[in-house]
Amino acid sequence: MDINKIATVDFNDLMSGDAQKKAAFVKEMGDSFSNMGFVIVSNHGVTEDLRQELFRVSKKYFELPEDVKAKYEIEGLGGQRGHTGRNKESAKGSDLPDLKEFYHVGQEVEDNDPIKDNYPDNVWPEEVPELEEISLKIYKTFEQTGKNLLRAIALYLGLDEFYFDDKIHNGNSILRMLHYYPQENVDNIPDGAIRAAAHGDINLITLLMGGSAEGLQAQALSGEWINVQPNPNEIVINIGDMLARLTNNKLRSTIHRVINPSKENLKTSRYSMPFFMHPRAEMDLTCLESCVSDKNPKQYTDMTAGEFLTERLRELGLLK
Ligand SMILES: O=C(O)CCC(=O)C(=O)O
Ligand SMILES: [Fe+2]
Repeated sequence: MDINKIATVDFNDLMSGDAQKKAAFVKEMGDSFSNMGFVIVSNHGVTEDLRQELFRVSKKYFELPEDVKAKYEIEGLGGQRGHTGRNKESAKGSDLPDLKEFYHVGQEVEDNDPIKDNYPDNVWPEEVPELEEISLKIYKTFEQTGKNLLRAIALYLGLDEFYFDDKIHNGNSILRMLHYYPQENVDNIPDGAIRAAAHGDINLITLLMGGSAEGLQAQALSGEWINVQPNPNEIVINIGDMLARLTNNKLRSTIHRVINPSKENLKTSRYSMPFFMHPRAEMDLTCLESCVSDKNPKQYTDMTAGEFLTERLRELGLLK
């Protein structure tokens, strides 16, 4: 097995009902998460039509004038809903802003779960009314795909298959529509600033719907930067810091980044769509006993997902 390689797995193998195919999926996915922290998934449930629709509305939204988008940047939400403008987010430990802007869609609770009161309302742009229906459709699809992937992860960890189910029910997940905006004058870019500086994701797992251009790289155990290049009909899954904590780094939350293209291509946009799968705030992230041993002593303090998220949003400069 090449530990610097990101495996591609077929989601149909997990869902087929064939025990052997399912076991092979679990093993291949889990090993790739242990080594690279990433896996590429085909047949993930989002249709090609829906994917194209989402990119179309995302483009329509980001082409709105800056002062219109600024209406959807709402003070006090820590960037958790609606618009976050250019130069706002920098990676943990970096003081250079990323060359991006984004729009966040959060959980819409549909049952009587009182957790509803803990979540801010979504913000919808009146100029692009179709964004609501399309982004919520993708949100629900990714939530379902993510739930099934977490069942496979639970099996890989030797847990009950449904270990994560109640922890992610009405979880605090976020769909991010990302726009790496064109740089008309590359001389204006602060020295060293890139589209997305090296970072780990905060959440349990991230489901990423393809960038419209190359640029995503993940850092292998060897330190080498590996290009992450899914086909347009595949999604990229990576482990976030919450799952690394829970598993005491058995599953890797791999540092990744989006590098700048050539000077000429910097004049064009890049679009991508990560779905950050979060649990409910009360989920306990204490390292699993099965992941702690004399050889691999416990590496994290005990925290809930909510406490950890607050800490990280402060470090990112999104919460004051
Ligand atoms: O745009 C991409 O391809 C990756 C984005 C990313 O890593 C993030 O937003 O956390
Ligand atoms: Fe990321």
